[in-house]
Amino acid sequence: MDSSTSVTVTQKEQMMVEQQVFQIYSLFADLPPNSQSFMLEIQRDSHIDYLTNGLRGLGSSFCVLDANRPWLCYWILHSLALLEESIDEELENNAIDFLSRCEDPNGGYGGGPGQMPHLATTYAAINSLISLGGHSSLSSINRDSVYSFLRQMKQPNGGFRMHDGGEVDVRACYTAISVASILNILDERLVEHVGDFILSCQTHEGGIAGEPGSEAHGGYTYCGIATMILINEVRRLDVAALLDWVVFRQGIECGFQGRVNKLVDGCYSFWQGGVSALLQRSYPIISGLVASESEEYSDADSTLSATSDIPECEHAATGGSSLQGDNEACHNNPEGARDPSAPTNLNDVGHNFLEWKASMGPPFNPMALQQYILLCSQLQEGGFRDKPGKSRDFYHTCYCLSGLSACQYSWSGDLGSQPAPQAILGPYSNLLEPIHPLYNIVLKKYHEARDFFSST
Ligand SMILES: CC(C)=CCC/C(C)=C/CC/C(C)=C/COP(=O)(O)OP(=O)(O)O
Ligand SMILES: [Zn+2]
Repeated sequence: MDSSTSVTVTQKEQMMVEQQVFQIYSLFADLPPNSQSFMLEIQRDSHIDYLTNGLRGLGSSFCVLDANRPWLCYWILHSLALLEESIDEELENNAIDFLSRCEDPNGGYGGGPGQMPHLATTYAAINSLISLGGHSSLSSINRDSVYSFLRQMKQPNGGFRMHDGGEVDVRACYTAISVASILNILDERLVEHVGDFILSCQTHEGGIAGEPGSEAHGGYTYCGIATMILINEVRRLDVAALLDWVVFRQGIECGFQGRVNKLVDGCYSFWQGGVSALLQRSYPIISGLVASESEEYSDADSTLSATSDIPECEHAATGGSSLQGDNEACHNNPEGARDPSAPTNLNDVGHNFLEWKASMGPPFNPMALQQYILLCSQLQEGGFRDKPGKSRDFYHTCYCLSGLSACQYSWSGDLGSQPAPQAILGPYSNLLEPIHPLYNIVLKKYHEARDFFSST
């Protein structure tokens, strides 16, 4: 759907959601402590059953004509990886075989065997195979033909087309650049003018829209900032305006909304939570609050204790004015956008990002978001949903779990370092695997893929 055709929610719709959510919270508050503990637990076994049955079910519908199956594979396999659960060999082989059959002879993956290749399903297929991990999964990816498909989708304005004759938007830029980066095939020809296109989509609100002239939206904002980081041009964005926009997207219901005057929804736990995780690591550097990506500045235990813990450094004194200056200098100037101290190999940017420490706390309330995810989105029988009254599905399961992981590690200065118990709502056994926030892949799986694709 074109986000510029957005219809603002009515006061009545907003009040209905608030009522449902607050009813859940007040019922929860009246429960005895042991029932409260149960409600705050991630129902791991139920989620695993829901997900593995879903994957098995996909097997039997692999002949059904729909264009979503690589996405279903990714949503399920990534959710299982977040829960640190593996699948049996037969299921794994079926998934690898199915995804290989989605590959087009001219490059890229379609929504099913014989379907036209598409950037979204190419991203989903590759992220699925990386989430599975292992030699047969990773070696099934033909990087030459993926590269050729990405080149076919590249547009003169710098953007990418989702598919032959399809839309040119920020999702297409992200899926193309993310895939190229993780497969170690990113080059200047793919990157050329992508930053100009993304920049033209940052709106007066501060967030990023799908296309120039549309409304800022969490999904596109995630795609936009992640792309700008991966191509080493994040300094060109107005990150102060972006931060201003995202801090107001968490509602009183505790969940995130995707855009102004719309309802909260569990899936934005990742899209907006992911934007926040990326900002925590890039905003202080761009704003001059810390000296450079490579410099050490956080405490030895690398755990932030409060939002005000922004470390002191010689640049901090200039605060906001430094931000204005730096950002204006490179906003419309690609030459000034790249950090001279950053590596010249574009394929290393996503990897080196893991060294960028979060020198500011989360620009949202992670405890409140965990509460929304666990009490309003989680179903005790397995799976997650958008909001109370909606049904569970694999998309919301994937992005609620991804958002939950982002919350749990949101106080960890070093990506993936063990969170303190106070960072976790519910029992510590709720702790999920950490993700790489630029690709939304479990960190361990990311490292395996990085080793594989930098040695082959
Ligand atoms: C990696 C990849 C392909 C990312 C896609 C990012 C993403 C989720 C984009 C959202 C698109 C959009 C405008 C939805 C609005 O739907 P809506 O009007 O039903 O929802 P709303 O009322 O919450 O805005
Ligand atoms: Zn949703």
